[in-house]
Amino acid sequence: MPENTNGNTIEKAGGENLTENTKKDPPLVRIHSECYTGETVWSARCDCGEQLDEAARLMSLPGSGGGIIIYLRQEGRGIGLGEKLKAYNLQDLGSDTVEANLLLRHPADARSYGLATAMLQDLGQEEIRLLTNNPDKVRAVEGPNREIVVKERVPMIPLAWRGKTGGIRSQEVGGYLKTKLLQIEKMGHMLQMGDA
Ligand SMILES: Nc1nc2c(ncn2[C@@H]2O[C@H](COP(=O)(O)OP(=O)(O)OP(=O)(O)O)[C@@H](O)[C@H]2O)c(=O)[nH]1
Repeated sequence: MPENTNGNTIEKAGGENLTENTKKDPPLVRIHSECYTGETVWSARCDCGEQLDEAARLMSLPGSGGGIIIYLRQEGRGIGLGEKLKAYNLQDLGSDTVEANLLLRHPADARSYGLATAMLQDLGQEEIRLLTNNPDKVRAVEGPNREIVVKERVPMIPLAWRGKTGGIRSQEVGGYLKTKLLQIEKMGHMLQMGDA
């Protein structure tokens, strides 16, 4: 995987067809935030590992035209692995993911997406289809002058909600997704059960 000096990476999936496809439709893009626990051991506390795999799968489907995965080193929504583990302890005591961050004196979400905007510009992309449920990500990646235009938001629906096999199923991930689902004003996520 190509890597810049900070460890943030860009992966072009199905690259052979990407150039051809960009002439027709904007490419499918996933901007993924590092999650050591979710990606390496498929921790049952979040669906991050599933999301990364699902993005790659969608981009490799026949006829999909490929896509771009940008992997940002923003572990724990930007607070780092150590602080995320402290947040997990607070969640075990009853806080949700947002409350735990705030109790640790961190913002609910400490990430930024300027680097992703720059990477997409480097790749010559002006219009994209973004695979996400996070409206903040859509706004942020577009940049202050809409350097990148998100022509379409493609929902990222957990496999378990689609009745598919595989995917993360646990009480903890249920709570994690519920925080996104029910606390729109806290997380601003667009995840809806109706998407399933
Ligand atoms: N602080 C904190 N971060 C978490 C927790 N669980 C997962 N993460 C981090 O959350 C990030 C993924 O963010 P999400 O909010 O799940 O998803 P998103 O990227 O905002 O939105 P989507 O594009 O819809 O997936 C990764 O960096 C994970 O390490 C948690 O309980 N607390």
